[in-house]
Amino acid sequence: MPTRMLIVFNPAAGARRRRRLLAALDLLRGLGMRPEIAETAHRGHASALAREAAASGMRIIVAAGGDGTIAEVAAGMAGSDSALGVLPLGTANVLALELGLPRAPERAAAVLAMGRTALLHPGLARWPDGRALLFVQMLGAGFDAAVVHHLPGGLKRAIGKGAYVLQTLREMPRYRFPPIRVEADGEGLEAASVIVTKGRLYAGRFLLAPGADPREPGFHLALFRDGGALAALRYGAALPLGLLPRLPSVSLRRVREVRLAGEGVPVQADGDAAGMLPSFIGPAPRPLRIVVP
Ligand SMILES: Nc1ncnc2c1ncn2[C@@H]1O[C@H](COP(=O)(O)OP(=O)(O)OP(=O)(O)O)[C@@H](O)[C@H]1O
Repeated sequence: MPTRMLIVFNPAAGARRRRRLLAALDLLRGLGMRPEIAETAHRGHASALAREAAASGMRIIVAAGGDGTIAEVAAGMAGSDSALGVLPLGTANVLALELGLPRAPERAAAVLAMGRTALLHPGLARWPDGRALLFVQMLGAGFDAAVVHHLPGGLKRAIGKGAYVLQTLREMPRYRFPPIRVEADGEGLEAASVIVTKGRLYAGRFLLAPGADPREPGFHLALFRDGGALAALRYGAALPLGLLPRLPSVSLRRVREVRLAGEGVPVQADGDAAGMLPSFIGPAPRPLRIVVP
């Protein structure tokens, strides 16, 4: 009997991705799979769709979108025996790059049909009001989160990754860089901006944390010591050159859990706005299986 698979498609991820989705569907059928499709109608919907599918025993639940969609699907299927698949149709698709998951529909379909899996160890951010949010790639507090919070959705759909560059330039003169108090595995630190990452890469193919791997438990914590527009410009210029981890004002360490606090500091998780500090970041209760090449 052909393997059933639910594809949770976020039509708001990336731009003009429906054609790639349809191509992948045809290819999956050709490979003997039985893909069903469910389209998200709003933020958070992917979690509900994945939860339902996992409860009905769906073998593979595929996130067709970007990192935000993957995180929502992963949150919905948490604790189940379903495996997470990915059709990278988002803007940055950092987790897909991290794991070598192909973007081309024929190769992505072949990977899903093979069904080889690895363990993925997501992170979980918690807020004092009881809110919790699972993330698969990274969480940022400070400047990069301010960029994400103020990014016009229309701009991202129109010009993709360039929208982040434009919004970064807009944000530089106006973000106030309030200090962030960091408690990393119990050690007290301070920074102007923070990224807690599962993976090596950031904002696409750019190197942030050599040695990090989302298939391993724990996080890499990147602390950006300097605030202000000039420092943000320096960090922004070093990123595409692969030099960010080597800057003297950037420190990197492995951590198991992180507590972040600060007045008026925004948070982003997997590239989507995720409220404000304070927040506590630790491992999700269970790893999940993700389909990999
Ligand atoms: N129907 C919808 N309309 C508007 N937003 C949606 C809809 N369905 C899902 N979303 C939201 O779209 C947001 C962006 O999705 P996602 O992160 O997958 O794409 P992306 O930002 O283009 O990719 P990446 O994160 O890889 O850059 C998520 O926060 C998700 O909750």
